[in-house]
Amino acid sequence: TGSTRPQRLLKAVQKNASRGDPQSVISAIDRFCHSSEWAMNVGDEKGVILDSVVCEVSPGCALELGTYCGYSTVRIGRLLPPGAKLITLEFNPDYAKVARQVIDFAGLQEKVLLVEGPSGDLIPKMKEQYGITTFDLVFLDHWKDRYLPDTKLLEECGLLRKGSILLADNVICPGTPDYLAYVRSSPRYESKYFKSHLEYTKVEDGLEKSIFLG
Ligand SMILES: Cc1ncccc1-c1cc(O)c2nc[nH]c(=O)c2c1
Ligand SMILES: [Mg+2]
Repeated sequence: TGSTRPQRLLKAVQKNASRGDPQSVISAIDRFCHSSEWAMNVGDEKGVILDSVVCEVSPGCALELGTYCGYSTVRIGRLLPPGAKLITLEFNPDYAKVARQVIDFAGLQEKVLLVEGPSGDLIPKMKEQYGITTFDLVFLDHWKDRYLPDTKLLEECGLLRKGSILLADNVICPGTPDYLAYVRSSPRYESKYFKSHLEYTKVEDGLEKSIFLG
């Protein structure tokens, strides 16, 4: 039986990147996706916007919803301040298996905790199981129909504080209309759209950055 796309992406990292060098892992994945096979990583164009938000927030504690192969996990992890932690949730065990190896190859395993399972079940366990008080930054990049329910869950579980930042991928393509309407109309959020393109394509997409006002 053949390999999967995540497995081929991992092989490209192992072949073309340098162990312990997160930037080389990012570049190897982008090269693979530009010249070999498209894959649903946030990519280099939206990735630069993600980087700027991570640097601005400089989160002590961050959450990523949707790990996939770990590309954005590495982008975020490489920019975390010393002692900061990133928890990343992935539902698909095959993706998680590849992502663990990508994260380890980048040398970020001390900063990143990958948890397998459905975000809707794991979010309510964050405080008791992982000792989280609140998240300074949440990157939403899992499944468009889970953005809104998981945001409401984060609110209800007291996992957001005044000033917590939500950054959401794919708000145009594939699109998350209910989530956008919510964060743009709710008095509890100040929201801003960063226009960009679907990873590795010319199709419009963008990131929505929303500040929780408490
Ligand atoms: C897969 C796909 N096909 C065509 C257009 C967009 C996508 C696409 C792109 C992404 O960045 C995604 N991120 C997280 N989760 C997704 O499901 C997802 C899907
Ligand atoms: Mg995405």
